[in-house]
Amino acid sequence: MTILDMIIEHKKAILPKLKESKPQWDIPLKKRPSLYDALRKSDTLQIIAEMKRASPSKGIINENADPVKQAKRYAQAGAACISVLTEEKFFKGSFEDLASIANHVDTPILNKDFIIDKAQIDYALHAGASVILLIVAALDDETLSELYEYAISLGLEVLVEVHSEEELKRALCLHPKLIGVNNRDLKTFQVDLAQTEKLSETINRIDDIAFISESGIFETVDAERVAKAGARGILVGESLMRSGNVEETLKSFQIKLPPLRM
Ligand SMILES: O=C(O)c1ccccc1NCC(=O)[C@H](O)[C@H](O)COP(=O)(O)O
Repeated sequence: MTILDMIIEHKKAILPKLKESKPQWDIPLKKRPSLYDALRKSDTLQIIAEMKRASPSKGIINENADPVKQAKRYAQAGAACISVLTEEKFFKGSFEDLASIANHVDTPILNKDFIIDKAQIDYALHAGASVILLIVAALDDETLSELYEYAISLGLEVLVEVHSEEELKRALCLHPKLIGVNNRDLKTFQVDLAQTEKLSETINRIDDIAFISESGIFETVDAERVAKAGARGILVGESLMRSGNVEETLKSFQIKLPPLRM
């Protein structure tokens, strides 16, 4: 059983309780800037900066970080989007983190979670997210398409995450605007930026996609490498959560990009 299987099993187990309890926040879907537009229009690599207390691969990263202070630091340093992990058991995140960040920051907000049901999308929306994540490896084609269409119908943007050519092929059937290549192998936890390079060959052939490289970005050379492969944005958690100088770390990833064909 992979860690993804374990997380999904847990999600299925807690889903009935989630459906019963209904979201306790009602943060209206603010007219936040579009993540897609930021990625397509900017001439620098865009940073999706993540609020990440812990992870299955690294254990505790920064358990006591104040989510609002962290998100404000990210936004002030020029992050294009704040990613908030809301998974509780393995990542020590929460919808409270998401809602409090949404109340204090005006950037696009990505709800990073393991979504398998529409009820979780309702929670994301009520807690203030403007972007949700759908992980192709966690969903069959029918559910993937259903959840994608549901989120779009609510006015949310959707980041579709892939780990392999086969998943990319399935993702492209949705005609998504945002594709994320996750560099982390979910079985071994190894991160390999070659994953971004490999899948970029297919992604770069599609004109109107915005492509994000996710996980394992620690140094300027990492950002340069994925930018060279065509990524317009990077999703960064651990290195920012451990940084003693968030502004400096974030700025070290802001690589100049070639303009896109529009
Ligand atoms: O981070 C993990 O250990 C992990 C394990 C299993 C599934 C997902 C996992 N992480 C979620 C993410 O995608 C990352 O939080 C995100 O890309 C940032 O990665 P990093 O910069 O390496 O913290």
